[in-house]
Amino acid sequence: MAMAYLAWRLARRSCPSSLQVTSFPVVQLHMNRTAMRASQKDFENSMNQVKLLKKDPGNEVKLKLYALYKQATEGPCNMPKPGVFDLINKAKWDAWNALGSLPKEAARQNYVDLVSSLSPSLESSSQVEPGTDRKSTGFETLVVTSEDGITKIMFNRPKKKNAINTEMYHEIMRALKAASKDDSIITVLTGNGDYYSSGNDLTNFTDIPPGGVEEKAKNNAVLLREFVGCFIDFPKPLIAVVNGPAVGISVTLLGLFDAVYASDRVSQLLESKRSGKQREMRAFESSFSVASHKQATFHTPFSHLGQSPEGCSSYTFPKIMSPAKATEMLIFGKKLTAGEACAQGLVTEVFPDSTFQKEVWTRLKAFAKLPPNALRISKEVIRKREREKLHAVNAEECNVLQGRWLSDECTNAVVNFLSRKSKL
Ligand SMILES: CCCC/C=C/CC(=O)SCCNC(=O)CCNC(=O)[C@H](O)C(C)(C)COP(=O)(O)OP(=O)(O)OC[C@H]1O[C@@H](n2cnc3c(N)ncnc32)[C@H](O)[C@@H]1OP(=O)(O)O
Repeated sequence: MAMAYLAWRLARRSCPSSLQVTSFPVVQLHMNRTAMRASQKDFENSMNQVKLLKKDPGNEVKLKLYALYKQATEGPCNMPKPGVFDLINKAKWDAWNALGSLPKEAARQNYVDLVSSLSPSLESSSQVEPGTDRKSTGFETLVVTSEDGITKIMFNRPKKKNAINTEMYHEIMRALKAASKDDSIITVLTGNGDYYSSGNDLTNFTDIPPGGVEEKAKNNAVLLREFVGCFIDFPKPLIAVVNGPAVGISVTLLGLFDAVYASDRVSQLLESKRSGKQREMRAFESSFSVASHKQATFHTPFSHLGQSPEGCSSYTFPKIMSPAKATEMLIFGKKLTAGEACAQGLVTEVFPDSTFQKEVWTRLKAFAKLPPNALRISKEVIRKREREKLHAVNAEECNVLQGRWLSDECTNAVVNFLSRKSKL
């Protein structure tokens, strides 16, 4: 009964103005006829807007969204009533059932109304639609924003899993150089969409200059050395918000960051699996379709690609996680979950996917309130001991990679990847 009451309270409290709740448990809903205007397109747009919610709207609102979504798409509740101990599904059933015989059109309108009432939390979303017109300050492959003392550099090639092409290497360097001089206190790198980054864009190997593959390999080695050098020399606290899978150079560079926060769905899914509710948990999540993140994983398939470690990882990874664990990743290509990467010291902290963005950004905003000079000086005290060594390691890694990129092993691996979808 308590859950049913919650659902009724929910219906009563968060009913948009077009609905009048008159009694419980049979909820008589009188619709404002003029309110029933939401088109299917409005409804679909609202569903997409829910994906952009930065702040978790809370279970009550999510239950309401679920109920209205089901009523708008399937009509009155047609599910068998779950058992009293099946709390998640019971709450969902109660919320849907509480809508009684509300017509689909009215449910659709009220869904749209409810989502639009959440719109303030949409404005500062940390996830933006691919190709959004928020490409500020002249970046094509990034969205760079600066607020609350934080400069956020967001990889914005979500349709390509945020693969880093030549343009993006240059833009990340430009953004880092600007961030090192602006008035922000900390700098954050993150990904737009379901991936953090799938690493080097393998089509980088296809545009061969007049000097041939040797010239291409040399140009890439020069680019890579300058790119990694920007991370070695970056003077402010540099933090990675790993919102999804990370591959290759996007993983190896993490050894040069000052903090790495990652989302982890495994805990939630493991919990729901244990309680036999994985299907329901996924349905529950998908019915809300709040920002759909993949679990953050960390993969450095260099041997598979005929390549070798970069980003100073040949030095930082053995120091961070032990030579044996570094070998597993860098030589044998073991893919780590966020939890494993945290246990090995590559990730600072892992957060549940459902609260990841909220918890991480709350913490980052607190960091950004710390005295900026103390932050810079403390980072310098730590980094200066290693800076010369890191530049030497970077130079050596780039020289080795320059040779690797000319090898048959690398060429075959890149051709295999690009030809799997007839990219060549
Ligand atoms: C010049 C400096 C060089 C520095 C060298 C650094 C070394 C490295 O970074 S090595 C690591 C390189 N990265 C990879 O090997 C990852 C390759 N990508 C994949 O294995 C898969 O795409 C994925 C596991 C990341 C995702 O697979 P999924 O099936 O979910 O999606 P896809 O359909 O494969 O990808 C969507 C779309 O994006 C394109 N894409 C993804 N990753 C890359 C990439 N690294 N390079 C180029 N393109 C990539 C993929 O081709 C798809 O494109 P289409 O939609 O057009 O088919």
